[in-house]
Amino acid sequence: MTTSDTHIYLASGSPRRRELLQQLGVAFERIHADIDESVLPGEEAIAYTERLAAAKAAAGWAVVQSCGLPSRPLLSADTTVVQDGEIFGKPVDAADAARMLRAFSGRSHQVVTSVAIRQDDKLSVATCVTEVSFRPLSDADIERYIASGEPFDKAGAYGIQGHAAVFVSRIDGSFTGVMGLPLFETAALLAEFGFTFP
Ligand SMILES: Cc1cn([C@H]2C[C@H](O)[C@@H](COP(=O)(O)OP(=O)(O)OP(=O)(O)O)O2)c(=O)[nH]c1=O
Repeated sequence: MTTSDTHIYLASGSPRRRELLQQLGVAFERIHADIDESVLPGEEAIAYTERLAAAKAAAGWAVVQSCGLPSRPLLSADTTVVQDGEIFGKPVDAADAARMLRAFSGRSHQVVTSVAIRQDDKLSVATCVTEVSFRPLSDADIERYIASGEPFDKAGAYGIQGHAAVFVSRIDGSFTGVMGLPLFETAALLAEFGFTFP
């Protein structure tokens, strides 16, 4: 099987994930599946993103089954930011975004992304952790960035692929993982389901 003669299901509403999957040359059909994204008490970041990626895959697979769609691999993912054990999800408002960006100013944090692929009873999950360092941010930097609107649908209130690139002094890990879909790990998972790359 090659990537050109088949496609997968994508249980994700993220435009970044769609764009990154296109970079792999994998065709996909979008599946809508919603889950509760609350963090469990005491849950660590990797356990959290792995649980959510698998839950999104399970919810997506239930839709595939209930609609009587053919069996194909279904991909989902979850990204979160962690610093000193604290999990930073998507900001709820501008004040929350400012709190997150102040925490990251002049320091490093980790971005954790888990990818899950589900087909029938088979589930595979891979996780990628990337260390990201920010230069010190002034109040004016933070205000201007929030006014751009970019932080609001993103874990940790920033997009490395957008204007926040100027804040990032160093990364150690996967750029595509920070964006929400680590392509190295995703290709390896898809290979388990019969895909070949490039
Ligand atoms: C840190 C960071 C996060 N993000 C994004 C990636 C994810 O889309 C988002 C984290 O939210 P997620 O809950 O992982 O994903 P989502 O709600 O956007 O999409 P879905 O659950 O439908 O797949 O933050 C960036 O785009 N750039 C970055 O630099």
